[in-house]
This record gives sequence, structure tokens and C-alpha cells, in this order.
Amino acid sequence: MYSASRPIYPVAGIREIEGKLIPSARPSLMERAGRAAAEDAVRLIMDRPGPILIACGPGNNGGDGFVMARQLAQAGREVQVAFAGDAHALPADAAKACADYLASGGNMVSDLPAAPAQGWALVVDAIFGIGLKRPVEGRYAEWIRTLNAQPSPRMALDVPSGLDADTGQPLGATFRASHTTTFIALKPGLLTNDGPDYCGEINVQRLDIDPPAWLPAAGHAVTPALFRARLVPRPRNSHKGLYGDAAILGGNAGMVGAALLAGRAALWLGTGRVYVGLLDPNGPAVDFAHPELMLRQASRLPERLSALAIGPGLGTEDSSAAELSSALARELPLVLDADALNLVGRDPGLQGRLAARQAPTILTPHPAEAGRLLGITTAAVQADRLQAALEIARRLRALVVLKGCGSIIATPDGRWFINGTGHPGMASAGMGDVLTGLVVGFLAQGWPAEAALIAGVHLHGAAADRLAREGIGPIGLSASETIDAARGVFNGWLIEAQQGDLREKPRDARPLLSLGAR
Ligand SMILES: NC(=O)C1=CN([C@@H]2O[C@H](COP(=O)(O)OP(=O)(O)OC[C@H]3O[C@@H](n4cnc5c(N)ncnc54)[C@H](O)[C@@H]3O)[C@@H](O)[C@H]2O)[C@H](O)CC1
Ligand SMILES: [K+]
Repeated sequence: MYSASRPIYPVAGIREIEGKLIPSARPSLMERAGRAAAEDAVRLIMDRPGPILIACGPGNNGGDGFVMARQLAQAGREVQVAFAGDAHALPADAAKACADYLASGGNMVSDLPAAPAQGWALVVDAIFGIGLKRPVEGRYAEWIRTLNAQPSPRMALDVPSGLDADTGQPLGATFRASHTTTFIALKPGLLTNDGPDYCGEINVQRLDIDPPAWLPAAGHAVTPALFRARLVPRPRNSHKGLYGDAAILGGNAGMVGAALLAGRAALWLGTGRVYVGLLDPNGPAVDFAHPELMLRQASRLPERLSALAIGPGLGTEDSSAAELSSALARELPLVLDADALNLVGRDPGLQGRLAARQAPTILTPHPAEAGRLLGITTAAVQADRLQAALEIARRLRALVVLKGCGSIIATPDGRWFINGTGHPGMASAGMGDVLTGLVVGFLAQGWPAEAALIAGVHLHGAAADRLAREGIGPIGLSASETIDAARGVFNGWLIEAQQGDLREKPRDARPLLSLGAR
């Protein structure tokens, strides 16, 4: 997992932190980690009486657990530590933490004790952290299954044991935490794939260390701050020509709705004009139901466009491939989604032409489409989402969002971000079409491609979260509801930005929606 080939989170580097950045007078990183975890625990179970069970493993994660135990005991809580390893085989810091705990009068048993009659106030997983090297089996797997069965709050230290800190893939028995206190920085595996399902609420305890540049997971969670500078008010003297011309190309027979969803999403975002080019010959006839969109035969889209998205309901017939081929030739910002990605995935010639484009290209695959682009299975994509997204971005020289739990945004030069908004209610038809419409809408309004993609992904998830707060979802959420909610969230961001400390506006920033009087 931490092979030299991809030192995403090199533990050795963390030791470097410990060695160089912390003068000996200050508590060790482990002392600070254990204390921070104790503070989180006290806050978590303030009103829950009874003993706390801390299960310690054979490495420094276990060391954190010993420090936490000593701190909680000193704070007056009843603590029970289970440690099955050989204290003499512990790494130095952890051995010292174990000795300090015992010297302070702490007790320790070699197997998980039975729960007290009233149950544990809290169970703590200090078995494995970022040092997990293989699937968890045997005694530790038994421990994890027993801990998962406890009716109390379940807290993981740094990473839930069994979860791959890079990929979010569970390896063998995996601790299912209700709360995770992670140290120094977020790890990618906490935010994507199965990570969010195993972490519960995450709290980052930075141990007052600024994560150094080589710790790429730090700060890679998407926040509006990444595109705050683009949220500029619109001048009162506005007209639609200032806000771009977007086009959606797709809507083959029986799939017109997909293109219309994308079109509406782009328009509701504030794009000046939105054309929807339909391959279904009868498609444009429904324009009476969508007067705000300009429905056209696919072949009759205007030459002058600010941005183009191709894919929603495109189909994979020859006519679809022909439309894709001509779209790739247009040097304008381009979004490829759905069947456009499937056509590219099966045609190396199209891949070559895509990679040779000069204008920005954005790809929005879900895991199966990503597998077709890479020639691997969906399961292989999910097993390492980060690398899959980075590899597509590198090969096709495009910006990529690999959709799913913890959507990953990857850039051709190897940078990446993980989005934390959204919920399982988004696993329904049409959501991808809406995302495509939001992204092409931001592009048409002059947003740089990276900001357009990050904002579109974050906004779409935030729209679903807003609906969930209003009681809609995660069951039965519809794609078109997220269009209206996205408009509301985006307006909120604009109001907040307008009232907040607007950063200096980038020179090319085209004004966006203004809210009310100046
Ligand atoms: N400066 C630091 O390094 C800090 C670390 N912190 C905590 O330490 C862990 C990382 O510690 P490490 O010893 O590298 O690894 P783990 O404790 O996660 O456990 C590895 C340990 O377990 C063995 N092992 C690995 N996989 C298995 C398995 N499937 N079955 C059995 N045994 C396994 C392996 O051989 C090692 O002995 C980090 O997560 C933090 O919690 C501090 O918090 C901050 C400073
Ligand atoms: K752990």
C-alpha cells in the first residue's frame, strides 16, 4: 500500500517531521495525538457514564491508544486497555507510551474483555492506522468484529483499522467507526470509495503541524474557497451576451430527456443562452415544453459557442460517433460525458485526437466508464480511484472527475482534489446529466476549466445535501430537483461572497449573478 512507487503518505516522512520540526522539549507527536484523541473522546461521550474500552495494536497507532488511555484515566474516566502484542516488540514511542500508561496505574488485558452490564461508554480502535499492510485476519479481525457489534459510540484513531488510507478500500475485517479522529491531515481513503461509510464523522487533529508539501492529502478536500474568487457580483447593466452560449449535444431517440436535463442545469446556473442539439429527428419538436432552451437538430448548432458538452443521451451509433468526431475538432472548452466517453473508450483514434486538443477538455466518467477508458474492470477502478482518475487525466491530457462516493477531480499535471458533498440519493438516473450541465454552464460563463469542474462537482453535491436537510433524500431524490436546489445553493455562495471579503477579482473574471441592490 505504501510502496515506494507511490509514496502518497510516506510514514517515514512523518518520522522526519517528528525528528526535525519538534524540539525535544515539546511533547512527542504521539503524546499530542493521544491527548487530542482523548479531548475528542471526552467531548463525544460527555454524558455517557461507564468505562471506555481501548483496543491497542502492535504499532504506533496502538501507541496513540496508550497515550489516550493514560490521559482519559488522569481525567477521571474508567479505562480498560486490551493489548495482544508483545510490549517489547512495540516501536520505541509506543513502548514508552505503554510503559507510561502502566506506570500511571493503568491496567491492561491481553484480550477484549466482556462488556460491562450497562455497556461501554465508548470503544476505541487503536489497532492499525496508516501502517496497515495487508487484510486484517485472525485475532485482530475477531477484535474488530466484536468492537463493531458494540452498541456504544465507536471511535477510530487516525484511520479505521482495516481501511486502506490511500484508496478507501476495506482490507479484510474493517472497523466501522461512528467517529474518526485523524492526525495531521486528511487521508484520501477517508473521503472516497468505502472510506466515508467506515469513518463516520471525521475530525482532523492537526497537532499544530502545517502538513508539508509532500503530504498531498492535506487540504485536498474541495471547499468553495477553491473558487471563491470567481464568485463576483454581476453589474446591473447586464445582458445575456455577457454570460456565454453553452450547447449540449446528445438526446438520441428515446434519450432526449438526458440532454434537456443538462440544458436546464446550464441555464438555471445563469448561462446567457443554452442550445440543445438533439440527434433524435423528432427531438426539437418538444421545444414548446422548454421555451427557455433553444432546441435544434444536432447538426444545426451555431458555430459561435462559448462551451460545448457532448454525451447526455448521445448513444453509440455511427451518427453519434460522427457528431463526437466533429465536436473534438472544435477548439473550444469541451465536456465529454456518458456515451461520448464510451465511444472514446473503444476508439484509440478518438483518444489520440482528444489528447491532442489545445482547448480545455473535461471528462466526467462514473467508475464503469472510467474502466472502459482505462481498459480495466470497474472493480479495479474502485480499488484505487485516485490512481484511476490521475491515469485518465494523464493519458488523455484532460481534467477528470471520477464520480461516486468522494468524487475525485484529477488534473493532467497530477494534482487532485476529493469532493465531500453529496449523498447516496444521488445514485439515480439523470444526476450525471445535471452535473454535465452545471460544468458546461460554468465554462460558458468564462470560468477557467479547473474551477468550473471543481465548482460544478461541489455545487451538485451541496444541492443534494441541501435537499436532504429539507427532508428530501437520500431516498427518492430526482435529478431535476437538484437543478433547482443547485440554483439556490449557488445564489447563497454569491450572497456570502458578496458580503464576505471578496478576494481581488482575477482580470478575466466575467461578472456573474448579482443579488439585489448594490
Ligand atoms: N510520527 C508518526 O509516525 C506518527 C504516527 N502516529 C500514529 O502511528 C500510526 C502509524 O504507525 P505504524 O506503526 O507505522 O503503523 P500502525 O500502527 O498502523 O500498524 C502497523 C503495525 O501493524 C502491523 N500490521 C500491519 N498490517 C497488519 C495486519 N493486517 N495484521 C497484523 N499486523 C499488521 C505492522 O507490521 C506494524 O507492526 C498512525 O496511523 C498514527 O496513528 C501518530 O498519531 C502521529 C505521529
Ligand atoms: K485505528
